[in-house]
Amino acid sequence: MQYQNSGKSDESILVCNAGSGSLEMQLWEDGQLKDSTTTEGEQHKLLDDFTAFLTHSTPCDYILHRVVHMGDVEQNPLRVNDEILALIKHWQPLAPLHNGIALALIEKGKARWPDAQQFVFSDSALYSDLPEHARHYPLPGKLSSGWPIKKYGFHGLAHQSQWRLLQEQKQYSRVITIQLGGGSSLTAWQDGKVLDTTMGFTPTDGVPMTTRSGGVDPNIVLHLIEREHYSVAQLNKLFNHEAGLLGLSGVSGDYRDLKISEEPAAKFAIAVFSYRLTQAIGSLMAVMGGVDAIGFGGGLAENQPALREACLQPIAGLGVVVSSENNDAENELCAIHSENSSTDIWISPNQECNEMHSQFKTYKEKVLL
Ligand SMILES: Nc1ncnc2c1ncn2[C@@H]1O[C@H](COP(=O)(O)OP(=O)(O)O)[C@@H](O)[C@H]1O
Ligand SMILES: CC(=O)OP(=O)(O)O
Ligand SMILES: [Mg+2]
Repeated sequence: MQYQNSGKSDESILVCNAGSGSLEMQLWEDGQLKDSTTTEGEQHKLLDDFTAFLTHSTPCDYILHRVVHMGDVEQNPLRVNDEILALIKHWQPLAPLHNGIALALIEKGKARWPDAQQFVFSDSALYSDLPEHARHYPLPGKLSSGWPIKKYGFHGLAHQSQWRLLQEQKQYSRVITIQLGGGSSLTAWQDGKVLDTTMGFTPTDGVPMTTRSGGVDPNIVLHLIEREHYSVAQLNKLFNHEAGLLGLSGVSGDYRDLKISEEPAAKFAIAVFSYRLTQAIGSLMAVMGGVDAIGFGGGLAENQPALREACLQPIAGLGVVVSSENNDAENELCAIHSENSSTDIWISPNQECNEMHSQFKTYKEKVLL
């Protein structure tokens, strides 16, 4: 992978989206997308790929980063300064798979291109006005003053980009956007406002993921501490790195491996994942009293038709009917519902980098110019 800016330009922007298992980079020059690439792997590999990019590219004017956890942020973007760096570090323990790599990218960017202006986009800003009844856990208040315990929600840029794509097709009122990649989450939208989302205080809550558990009974944690003598580090490893598809299958957290595995536990892991997705879709439908459109985005949701079909099949009786024929499409924006479905169903590819670029353009016109 090698990039080269095409020499002099009035304005060049590098957009970086570090996920738990992938790094997406886009290079924009004078409003045109010049280059786009995604690499997958462990975080040290993603960092090496970023360093290779910086080494081979001429300096950009702006670098934009997605940051998963910064607590309460209402507006994107935020200009990187010492206070913002401290905020990302402060929330790092609650996004152990994400904030560290975002900090490393910011530091590498600054070291290589000291004159570039860097900005961050909170993955939670979309959820800053969640309804209060959806935001709060049934717990007493003021349990952790430095890190208020409530639902922050994540994948905001991914869900926002999917929602925009769907709106461009038709003005839907009740929408569920589904993001399935390294992390997985679902968001309910009514008339452009988010009503609820499955991730919570951290990106480990909600549905199961590649290596994250999703929501579990809190007494499991107490039990593991009391009777099995787990330490904090062991619990972190268990719930963030060893659970989800990996924990259930004992084979891999990567859906592609599970699909071709002969192990019964691999099929079981897929069945549990699909079941939990159905449950989550059903609960968000209940929140809105139905759903007019469902969108599937993210590397996993966009590329695995059988999973899309499996998680929707149990709710066909609620009017959500997939067309097996249309559903075979991969990776592109397209409708996959059948003629008799009362809900439209789409593959709505996640475009987090485009979302950041477009929000930055608006910000720049309003604030920087
Ligand atoms: N063909 C595929 N089948 C299943 N999963 C895939 C496929 N391609 C990519 N993925 C998964 O999707 C992820 C990339 O999608 P993305 O939505 O960017 O998620 P993330 O940012 O969490 O890595 C990869 O890390 C991998 O886990
Ligand atoms: C928030 C989150 O889980 O992000 P990703 O899917 O990119 O790991
Ligand atoms: Mg990603």
